[in-house]
Amino acid sequence: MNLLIDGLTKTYDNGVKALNGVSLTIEPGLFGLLGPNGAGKSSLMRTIATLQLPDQGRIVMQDVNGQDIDVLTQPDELRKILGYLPQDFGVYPRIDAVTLLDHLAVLKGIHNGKERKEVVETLLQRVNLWEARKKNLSGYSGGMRQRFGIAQALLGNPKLIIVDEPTAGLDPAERNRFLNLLAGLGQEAIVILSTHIVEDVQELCAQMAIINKGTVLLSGHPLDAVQMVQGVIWKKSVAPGDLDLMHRMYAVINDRMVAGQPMVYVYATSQPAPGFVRVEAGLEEVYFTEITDAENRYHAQRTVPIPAL
Ligand SMILES: Nc1ncnc2c1ncn2[C@@H]1O[C@H](COP(=O)(O)OP(=O)(O)OP(=O)(O)O)[C@@H](O)[C@H]1O
Repeated sequence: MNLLIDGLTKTYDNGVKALNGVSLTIEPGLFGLLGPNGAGKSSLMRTIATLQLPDQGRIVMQDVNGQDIDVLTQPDELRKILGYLPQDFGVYPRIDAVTLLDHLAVLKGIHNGKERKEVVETLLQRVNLWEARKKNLSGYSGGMRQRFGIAQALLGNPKLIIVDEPTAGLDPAERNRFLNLLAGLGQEAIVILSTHIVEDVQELCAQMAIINKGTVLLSGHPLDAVQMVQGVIWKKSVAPGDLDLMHRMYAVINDRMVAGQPMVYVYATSQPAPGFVRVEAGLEEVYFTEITDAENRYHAQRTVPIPAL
């Protein structure tokens, strides 16, 4: 079983090109889709979840129970095996988790009352909401809401699970609990996790892609990606007034405040200057290298050449 995405493009009515020829092959397990705000992650998630159509391209869920599903022409077939936690899953009525999950289970087609009761109870235990099952959802914390979101996404035993920016706004303990829950899902299905939080992908996913401005910049195994930048990222703590100069002189992929002082991260095959220290690269360095490189190419393209005199 795998999900094949081929050449997806989407331009909204306002002229924004949100997807620009996206192609990916996603195997069972956890797949991390990383990208900054506005990269096109939700547009891609909504398209895979059959909520909007692309202008061009193809999505095929291959070999589900021995047959392929063409997602764009057979949306009803895909919905039978889809679990979706949208970015804005945010309506929490004054009813308890059991009642709402039971209602959603009916909508998902689980009509047998006994079976439904079992499914609802099992799911609430699985997402660790059993103790709070009779509490009004409107009183849930952010983490509890997201765990309820996963419970509803798991109704009907989906083969394809899409979770869009699920950890944004969660405190570290809740985020951990949520990520542990996601980690347990990857054995049985294709799970696509869209996020702008690099650690979410680093900690969980055996497959990933980085997307920006609707274009896939990199896809593959996170450890292979990290190998690509191992040994070529350097850092140096600089005076705040030197930051602009650093950006002009070096291939700065990122700068951030460390203990109240700017730290610059630079891509270079050898030590750029005395005082730079080599960084043990992780996925964050991969991410910033790819995004910076893409931004530079984008701006170079947009620069109007100066006409020759
Ligand atoms: N319905 C829409 N109509 C017009 N433009 C849209 C629409 N939805 C998204 N966009 C634009 O398309 C681009 C991609 O948005 P999208 O929401 O897919 O990105 P994202 O990576 O999910 O970002 P975020 O994390 O901020 O949600 C953005 O420039 C956004 O403003």
